[in-house]
Amino acid sequence: MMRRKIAAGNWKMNGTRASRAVLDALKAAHPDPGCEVVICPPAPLIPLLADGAAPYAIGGQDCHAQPSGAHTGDVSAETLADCGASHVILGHSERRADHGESDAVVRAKTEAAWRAGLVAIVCVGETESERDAGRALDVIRTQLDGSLPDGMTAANTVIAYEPVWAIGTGRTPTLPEIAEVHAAIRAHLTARFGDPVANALRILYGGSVKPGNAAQIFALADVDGGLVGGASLKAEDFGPIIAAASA
Ligand SMILES: O=C[C@H](O)COP(=O)(O)O
Repeated sequence: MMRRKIAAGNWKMNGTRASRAVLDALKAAHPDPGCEVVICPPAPLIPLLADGAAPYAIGGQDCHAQPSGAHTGDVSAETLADCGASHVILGHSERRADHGESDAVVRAKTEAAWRAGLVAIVCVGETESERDAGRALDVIRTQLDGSLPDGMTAANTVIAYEPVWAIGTGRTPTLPEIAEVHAAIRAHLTARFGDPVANALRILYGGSVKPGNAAQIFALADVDGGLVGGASLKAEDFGPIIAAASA
């Protein structure tokens, strides 16, 4: 199965209107990338980035489960879509930790993303203590079971495996460790959603992806690109990662 890779950049709480220059520089260097590129800026910047972004896609970093209502400070999937987003990151470990998001909350948000026509990028991953205890795969399977609604397809959802201890630390699992988790995720989802869905589903790796390690990580059999934090903030770092995903 040939799956088109994705280079997704999660800007987290970084960037200003001047950051449009990052997108423009990437597009100038890689106008027709051989992968999907998704840039996820802070929500207020979405309209600015979405204008003329194609073939690059723009995504949110979170959404509320409800389409509208009295939820001060939250943003609905419908509003993200209206502002030009086509994707939304859900269940990032920083949301799970900082905002107490449970698997059930992530599941409701995933339904909301689909309702608004957005592709959900659903994040899972173990903490360091969970890995040390030999529980990484159990934790990830539980997150997948709880976070993914019935009706998932390879078109409406992308999975991102992000070991919490690798995020922003410069540390990554070994290549065999990454391969093991990605294969386990695909096998687990095959059991619930069937072969055609699981085989076509893109599973991204995230956690200290850099220009120097992207190519070898993306070459692993079940790795279909990356969800990149720090290295997505500069065109000179994210450009080579786009190139690695395009190879
Ligand atoms: O969503 C992206 C990840 O949390 C990875 O962040 P990082 O590339 O800065 O380690």
